[in-house]
Amino acid sequence: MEWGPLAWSLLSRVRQQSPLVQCITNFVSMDLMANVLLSAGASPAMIHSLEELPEFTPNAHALCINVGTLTSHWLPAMKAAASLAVQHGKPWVLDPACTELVDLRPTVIRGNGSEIMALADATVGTAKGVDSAHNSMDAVEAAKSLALSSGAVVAVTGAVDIITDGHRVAGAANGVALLQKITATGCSVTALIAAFVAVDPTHAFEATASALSIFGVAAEMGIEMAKGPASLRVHLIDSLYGIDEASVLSRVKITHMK
Ligand SMILES: Nc1ncnc2c1ncn2[C@@H]1O[C@H](COP(=O)(O)OP(=O)(O)O)[C@@H](O)[C@H]1O
Ligand SMILES: Cc1ncsc1CCOP(=O)(O)O
Ligand SMILES: [Mg+2]
Repeated sequence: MEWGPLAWSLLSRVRQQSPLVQCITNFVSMDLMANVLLSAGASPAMIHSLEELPEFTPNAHALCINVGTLTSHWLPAMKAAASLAVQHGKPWVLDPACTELVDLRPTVIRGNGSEIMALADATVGTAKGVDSAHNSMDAVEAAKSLALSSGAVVAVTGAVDIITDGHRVAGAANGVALLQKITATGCSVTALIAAFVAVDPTHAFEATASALSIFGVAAEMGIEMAKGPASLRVHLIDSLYGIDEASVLSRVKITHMK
């Protein structure tokens, strides 16, 4: 498969169609998540009130649920929105923490190595706050078994992002280590996956790999102008907004691992 042209065509569709992506996320990540979606051409809406969901969620093109700081009074809204998305045939993407939501048939689950291993019930070492104590490669088998048990495409982020549907495994090697020093980059790339899946819901594996790779390419372009995490955050958004076909074709590094 030619990943570069595929990733470019999906980004172009996001830019043309501007999918409405509903996000239910923590306060830390709302700002970066909305800005990443806008700069990619999607239309973000941070909507979590239970009253608004019946009208809003059926009209969104995708839903992104992030359980970074799980507050019990938000869980009913997360569950209701996920159920509405499934009922109305809308793809939804989960940034994990709780198995209850995995049962609600997400299209994609994205987490770091530790999160995916915990979800897959594999042996987990010491947790490190919201950051990963595990390399993404440690989580390949856990990701495959989670994909098979949940029916979702599972993505594990890290130096190499792993994407699997339980049968196929791809690795996306774009990105820069300094992304880990900006809070909410993981949450934001999850929302970008939702935008890509919104424009091609029947190819969630390809859309997920493309979104992860494009986000990494934007970071690689951004770091050429950045002095540290704060300016990388700015240049990441600018690069995602301005990225062109030649950059995508020359920089996308996705390989099939199995
Ligand atoms: N060592 C690394 N080198 C390059 N990119 C990385 C590295 N670690 C994480 N990333 C990228 O940073 C983004 C956030 O991933 P990650 O830090 O794993 O998520 P989280 O914030 O949920 O722990 C992803 O796009 C991922 O590809
Ligand atoms: C700092 C922090 N604390 C709770 S959620 C959160 C944001 C984490 O975002 P990411 O995992 O994408 O860096
Ligand atoms: Mg992080």
